[in-house]
Amino acid sequence: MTSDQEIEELRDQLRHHEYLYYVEDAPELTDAQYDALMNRLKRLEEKHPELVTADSPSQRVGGKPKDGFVKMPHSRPMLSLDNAYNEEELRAWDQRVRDALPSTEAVRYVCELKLDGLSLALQYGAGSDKGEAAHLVRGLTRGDGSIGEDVTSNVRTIRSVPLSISASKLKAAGLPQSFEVRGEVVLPQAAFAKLNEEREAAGQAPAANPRNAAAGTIRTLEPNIVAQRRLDFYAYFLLKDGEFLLPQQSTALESLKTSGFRVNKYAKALKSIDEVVKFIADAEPLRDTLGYEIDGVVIKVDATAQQRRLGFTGKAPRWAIAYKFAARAGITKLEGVLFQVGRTGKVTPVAALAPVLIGGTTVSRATLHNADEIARLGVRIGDFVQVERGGDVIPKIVEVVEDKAHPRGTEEIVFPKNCPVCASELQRIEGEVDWRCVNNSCPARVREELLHWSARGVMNIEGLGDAMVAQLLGQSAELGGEVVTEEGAPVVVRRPLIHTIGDLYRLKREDLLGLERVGEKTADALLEQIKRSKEGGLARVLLGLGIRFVGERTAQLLAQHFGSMDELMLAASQDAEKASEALEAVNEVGPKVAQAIVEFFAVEKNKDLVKDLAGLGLEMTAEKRMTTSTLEGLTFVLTGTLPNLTRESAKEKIESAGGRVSGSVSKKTSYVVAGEEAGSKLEKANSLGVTVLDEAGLLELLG
Ligand SMILES: NC(=O)c1ccc[n+]([C@@H]2O[C@H](COP(=O)([O-])OP(=O)(O)OC[C@H]3O[C@@H](n4cnc5c(N)ncnc54)[C@H](O)[C@@H]3O)[C@@H](O)[C@H]2O)c1
Ligand SMILES: [Zn+2]
Repeated sequence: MTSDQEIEELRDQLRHHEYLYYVEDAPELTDAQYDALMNRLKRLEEKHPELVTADSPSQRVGGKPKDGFVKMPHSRPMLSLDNAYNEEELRAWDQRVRDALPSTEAVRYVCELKLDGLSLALQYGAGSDKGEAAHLVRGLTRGDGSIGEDVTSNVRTIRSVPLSISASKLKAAGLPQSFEVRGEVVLPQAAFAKLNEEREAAGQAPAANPRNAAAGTIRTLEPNIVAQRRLDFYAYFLLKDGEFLLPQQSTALESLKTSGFRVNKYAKALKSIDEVVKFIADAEPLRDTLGYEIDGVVIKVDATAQQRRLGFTGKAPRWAIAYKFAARAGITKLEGVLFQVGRTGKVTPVAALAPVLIGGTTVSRATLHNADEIARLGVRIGDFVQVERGGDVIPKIVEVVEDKAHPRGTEEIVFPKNCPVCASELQRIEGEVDWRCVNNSCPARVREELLHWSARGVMNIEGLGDAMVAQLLGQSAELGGEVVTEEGAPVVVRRPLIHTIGDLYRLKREDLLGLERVGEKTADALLEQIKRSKEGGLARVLLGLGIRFVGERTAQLLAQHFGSMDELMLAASQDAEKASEALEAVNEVGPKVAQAIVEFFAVEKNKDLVKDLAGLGLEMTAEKRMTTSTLEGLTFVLTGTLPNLTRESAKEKIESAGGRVSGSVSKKTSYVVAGEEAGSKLEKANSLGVTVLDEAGLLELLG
């Protein structure tokens, strides 16, 4: 192949993977694999500068605005960053910077963690209230760097994005009323793990990493979904009319902090490249402690005047560089595959690996996700595999390695036809990738149900973790979280103390004292915790039952709507049409969730469990709340002209209180706010029995 053929081929490949990454939010390559292709292209282009074209992926930011969003130009291009992969490259960059500036000038650098999310541009300006405060007017994604997608309504749901900044704060921060903030939106690892749990429970493929999940979230067309995901925003650039507002990056960060933005606390201004090298060395071990992903350190020239003189290359500033941490990956041997059964019965293949040290942690397990993933990788037992680990995300197998030192394995991985624990036949629901054990009494499922029930954020039963649950189920405490033999079956060592969640509430002190490593103190503390959990209330019980698609927020909305388990069960056990109507009257509950609830309560065993729990004295009521102090979960439609508020400011008030404004009236609309000359929307509201408010009513609701 000639160089120009190879260059063209690399460009095609890169474009394809950029599309998957930036537009679909579903990459097929790891970043390291992508970077390797890009670096190969850059090296070839350096050798053949005559072949460089403006549309080469090396020359332009890879995104592309997605359909469905309004596209808006940026005040100044949102660029990518050049990378350094080692100290030598970093020092070479420092040299280039200093060479380009007069030798009499000192250069200060600001080091910031390279947050692994996606960048947003937030524009602030005067609001319709004619006051002096600054209001969030628009939020744009990077898009292709010149044109972004308008995701304002989604951005409004991010709690760390101030919707308005008071005049006094602006003054303290030295900010004008209109300005622009750029920063990174990230999905914290805990929120990512939860999202993937929900996706898996819903039979969807898990998101590849928090960055892609964040990108997918900020570009969904439903703000209430975004609101549930707990995205975070860290500010790092401050602009006005397309220029940096302050003379230094370090003062810009200070000013952002003062005005109420979240600024990453690790940012630091440094006097020399040696100090930068030290900063990077200190930053890398932080990775496991932050709770969000970082993939390196961004180093920026502090002085705006120097930045201006350094300027830009095609797609990146010369005054900044991203030092990329090495991918946390390693090669090891796949020794076997375990099949684990989850709470919903989903069977997950787990790779048993020859232990390997990756980024300071010994890794001996990696997820293989599902049968399709095994097929995609084409992996066999005995193969050497590339394993990657990020944050506290479960390690995953990236690819099979094959060369002289790493010969292929021979043993085919056979996905079981029967549950490895209870032997009942596995089933695959049409359109889903996962195989499931549908036996409701499967011991593996009961174990997961108990763990879910006791988990933090559910019933919060401290002391009821892996090892204790295993013991209560008659398995050895030693095996803790890995209660499986090589065949995947739990090791039963004694008669189980419990078989259902209800049995937890029947446990006696003597029972517990008979277990391994359980003294009086432990036993009493656990019993106290179990007793206390009875008071958790309806929402927690609903969440604890593990109904498909019913996460924390949906459980809360259901509890508030129905007020008691009896009411909810009554609604769910009517004939199909009435049941789904009654359930879908709850905000954010659609046909899929409604059906899952109906199905759950149609199972005798589940009804028995609820009855049992009620008999045991668990609190199963909630305060019915149709009006809340915040408007979270409520949908509004605005129509007609209000006496004082403009349409826009009414919308802003509702949204900043957590409510949602929609354009059309349906039976799910919570309130229609009507002013002078309201037309068909008001009629529709009246015919559907939707509550109609006037401006005063709205203001009262807003408190
Ligand atoms: N896996 C794939 O198929 C695939 C495809 C395309 C791109 N990628 C990955 O995407 C990246 C390249 O894309 P890129 O152009 O977004 O570059 P980049 O992510 O390497 O660097 C630029 C970005 O860094 C971010 N950033 C984080 N913290 C920052 C801070 N403190 N200050 C300034 N910026 C900060 C901003 O979002 C900015 O846009 C590479 O890591 C590449 O591996 C992967
Ligand atoms: Zn089973």
